[in-house]
Amino acid sequence: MNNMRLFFTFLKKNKLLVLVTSSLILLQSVATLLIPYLIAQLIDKGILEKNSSVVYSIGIKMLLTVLVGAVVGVLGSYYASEIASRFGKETRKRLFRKIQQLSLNDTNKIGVASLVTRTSSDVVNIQEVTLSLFQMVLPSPFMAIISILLAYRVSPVMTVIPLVSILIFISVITVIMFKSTRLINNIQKKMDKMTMLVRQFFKGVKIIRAFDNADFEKNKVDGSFNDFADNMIRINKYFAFLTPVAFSLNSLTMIPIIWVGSSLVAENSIQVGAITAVIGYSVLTMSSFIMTALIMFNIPRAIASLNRLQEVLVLQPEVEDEDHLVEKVDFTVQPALSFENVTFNYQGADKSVLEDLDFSINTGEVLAIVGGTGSGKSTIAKILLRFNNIQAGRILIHGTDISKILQKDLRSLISYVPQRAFLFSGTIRDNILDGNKAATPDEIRHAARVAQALPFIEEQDKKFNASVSQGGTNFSGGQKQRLAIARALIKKSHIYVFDDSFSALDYKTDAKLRAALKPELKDAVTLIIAQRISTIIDADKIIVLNEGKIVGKGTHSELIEKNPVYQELARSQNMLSESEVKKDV
Ligand SMILES: Nc1ncnc2c1ncn2[C@@H]1O[C@H](COP(=O)(O)OP(=O)(O)OP(=O)(O)O)[C@@H](O)[C@H]1O
Repeated sequence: MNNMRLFFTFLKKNKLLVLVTSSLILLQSVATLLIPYLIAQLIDKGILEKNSSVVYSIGIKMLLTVLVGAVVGVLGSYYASEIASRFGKETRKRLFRKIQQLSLNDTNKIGVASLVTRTSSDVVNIQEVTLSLFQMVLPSPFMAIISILLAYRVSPVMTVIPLVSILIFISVITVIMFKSTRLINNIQKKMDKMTMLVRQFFKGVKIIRAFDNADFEKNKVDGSFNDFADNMIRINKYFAFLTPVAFSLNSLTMIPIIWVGSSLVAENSIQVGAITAVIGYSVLTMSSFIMTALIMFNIPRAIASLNRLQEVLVLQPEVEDEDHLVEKVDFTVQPALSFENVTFNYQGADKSVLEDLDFSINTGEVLAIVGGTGSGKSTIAKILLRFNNIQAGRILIHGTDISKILQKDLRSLISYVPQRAFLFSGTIRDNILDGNKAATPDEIRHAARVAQALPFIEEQDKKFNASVSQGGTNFSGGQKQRLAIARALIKKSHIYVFDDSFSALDYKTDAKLRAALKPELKDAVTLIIAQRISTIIDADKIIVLNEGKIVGKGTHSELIEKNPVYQELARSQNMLSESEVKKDV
């Protein structure tokens, strides 16, 4: 029942709409139930007694009943779809807000593909069932019970016949549901796998083609399509019985009713109208059961979908704001940024990625972090932005512990250029403005100039209005990096973090960019993460990282003189002259 909480909370929140919709739909059922009763009256009191005024007045009543039934039916359906749409809208918003609070680790637990399926297809499943619940399932037991009671009033003996049919039908449904529930529960999981493989195929299409792996990958994707289709076919094989069984039972019920009914009429135990009434009520009962049975297949699927949504909504984000501890940052305090004995490991990893990091930097200084691949450089940027919580130590901005600053406020102090420059679909202007929506055209131009992006922007036909495709695939790696740098520069911050952001630039552009950045960032802290020593040669402080530990601190000349790891790095990049090598020995 816990998994239904999401749904019941929604219904409770919208109780007025739910009440109005249910009343309208039940009213429509009452109108439907009145028709067999009126037909029986018409036959017995009007036609058989040849009373035309009764025929006329019952005819009018039937017409009015049908009209009222149609009007409330349309209104009921309209409000039922309003409920379903509202559920979709509100649930998607809740999911989206929740996903935004989650760290990368949290989202990785479920997987991006699965999150996409959950926000799209799982919500649609529940919406569809919600609509059917109101339109078919809700009136069904009401119609069935009232029909049986009304039929019983007309002829208790004949009521046994539709009751037997109902029992047979319920047994068939139970067997089918029993056999297919496991398969139905698998649908969404198989859909996740399909989405994940298709996404991966399209994202990695260049690599797949370059390595001539298209057939292998295509088989994998095809396999998931086949698996999904097989599952659906097996489910449909069971459900294929349902409709023919229901319709046959419906027809078969008529035969004994007419047979038994005719004998009773012959014995004068009942009137002819009673037979039509019992037939009418049996048809109504069976049709409401058929309707319910038809959506039965969707109910376990929707419950599985509800489970999947609930799973995301109850996730406890790894990083949460501690509202009661929020502190104001005093920007006059120095150092501007310090790491005090910081240790960090990713959730689930058995080894620390960063160990006992200790360094600080003042406003106006440039701190560079170098190290081999996997040494933990990018992780430093991630924990500074609080994408993850550290396990030990403190990170301070102007003396304030970042865990005591609201995440939103913390991130407003930092301009970040990630390792993989990501652009959004739109225009060049839109992408730069993402850093600061209030920036003026002059500021946009200035940021682009400092980021060395202006020359290639000017070459575009539409200049700043040139379109950027999803992920920025119509720009080169170096161009994307420069646009991402312009986006970071236009946001006026206290700390600028460049995570390997110059790696795709040629040496000349790299040097020009660093020269242009110097005066721009003189009142801020600059953190440059790099592999290339030429990029960080002028930094005020350099930290050398090896397997998550600081193995050297100093300026370029200090490190090149005495730090073996730095020397090795410099040597591998032909940045170590013979004379310096001698000092090393
Ligand atoms: N989300 C994650 N979950 C678990 N481990 C991770 C995660 N991200 C990175 N790691 C691990 O942490 C270590 C440091 O990664 P990080 O990206 O910080 O290295 P890096 O020095 O920036 O490397 P590169 O120069 O290659 O980008 C690596 O061993 C990596 O496998």
